[in-house]
Amino acid sequence: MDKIRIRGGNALRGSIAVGGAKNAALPLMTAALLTDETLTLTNVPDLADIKTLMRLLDQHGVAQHLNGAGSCAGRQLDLTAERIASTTAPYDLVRKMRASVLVLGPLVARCGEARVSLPGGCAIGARPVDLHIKGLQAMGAEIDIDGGYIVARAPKGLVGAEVVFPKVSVGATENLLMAATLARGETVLVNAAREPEVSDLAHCLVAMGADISGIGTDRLRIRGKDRLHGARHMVVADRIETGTYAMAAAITGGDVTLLNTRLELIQAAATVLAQAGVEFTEVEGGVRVSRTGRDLIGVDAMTEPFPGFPTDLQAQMMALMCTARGAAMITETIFENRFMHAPELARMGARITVHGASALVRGVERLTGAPVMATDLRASVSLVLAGLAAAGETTVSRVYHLDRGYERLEEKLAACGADIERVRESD
Ligand SMILES: CC(=O)N[C@H]1[C@@H](OP(=O)(O)OP(=O)(O)OC[C@H]2O[C@@H](n3ccc(=O)[nH]c3=O)[C@H](O)[C@@H]2O)O[C@H](CO)[C@@H](O)[C@@H]1O
Ligand SMILES: C=C(OP(=O)(O)O)C(=O)O
Repeated sequence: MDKIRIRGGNALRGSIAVGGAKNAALPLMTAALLTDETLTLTNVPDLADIKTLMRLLDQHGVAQHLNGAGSCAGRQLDLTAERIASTTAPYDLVRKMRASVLVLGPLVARCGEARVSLPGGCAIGARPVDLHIKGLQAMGAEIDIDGGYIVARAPKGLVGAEVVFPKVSVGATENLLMAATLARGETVLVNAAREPEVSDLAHCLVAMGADISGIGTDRLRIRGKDRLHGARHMVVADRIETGTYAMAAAITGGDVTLLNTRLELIQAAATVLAQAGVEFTEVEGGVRVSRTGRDLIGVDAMTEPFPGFPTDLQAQMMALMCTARGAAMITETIFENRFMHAPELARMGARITVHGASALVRGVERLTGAPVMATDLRASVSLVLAGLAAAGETTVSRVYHLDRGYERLEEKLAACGADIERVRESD
């Protein structure tokens, strides 16, 4: 199994190309199930999660053609679901990646039935899918849980409904948004997620012929159509990758230009980071992030649905605050178990006290390298950031978590001067 080895202390300087967003590409790929014509996605990142979803879509009968594999210029994926071969999403594939549950809405909408494995909990929380299920029931689907599967039937098709979400859910918004495009009549999603990935999906659905208004707001109105058609759509830039590399520049006292991305995608995080002493400048084609000759100051951050501070940047923020002057209170409001990185950071000399949903981080002069491992994607990358700033050598194991969401992480960081490499367990 691969590990990442880092010798910390180098300030990052240079530029990093940000890829298409994993969390946009995944729902966009499932949208291909809504039409028998070809959906072409560009700027598709080369990530383990994309491969997992390609395997799932393959068994649903979606023909897929990937161009530009191995190139860093952004890949193109053609998906054609001319005929749905199977409406079952098996446990073996769904358990590998929770986003697989996003096939549920499109399959019921197009085929009137679906049998999708319940994804189960994961390292960061229980993550139920009750809101996806209740929303589809409101749209007329009959749903049973049988043998660990969500069994949904709507033989006469889905019907439009008003769905009021009791809490903001990105996945439930996306599943119901897709389902509603082929439902009879009008659907209104109230308290819908406003994440840029949801808007990206909505724009793609409009390009496929869907009638959606309120894009970017918490109230989406969808007038169902008899059929959707093919389209071409470019996946939005990955704001979590953008924020992660911004924090890599910040933690090392570096100066890095992030290309193919936009500051507005990470506005909430950038505002907090600016208070901590990090400078952001919009430049042609991207954002320049620097912290040269300035101390890092401890600042508080609380995760919230978009446009608030993203939970997917919370672990990285905690790593950053470990070497800040003063203290920082980091509060996680989205997932109940998303501080698994705290004890690993403590192994590197961080001073962190967790009280329920908040972690108090007291800055130290310098972290020290250590062997560490994490149980999820963003926790793993927070350890990489800590390693970039630590004295001595850090090895991060369970690299498969990183490969779910970061394309060529070590190459991108090494190109900016980081001493980082991927090593085999046996090396
Ligand atoms: C592939 C993808 O896009 N993943 C992102 C997506 O996950 P995902 O779509 O799974 O996250 P949700 O927004 O649905 O979850 C938010 C909260 O709602 C709860 N909930 C959700 C659905 C439901 O039916 N019932 C329920 O109680 C969850 O347990 C969680 O506490 O949004 C999260 C929140 O921004 C991000 O951290 C993930 O990276
Ligand atoms: C939690 C994440 O992803 P997923 O929802 O696929 O687990 C993430 O991208 O940080």
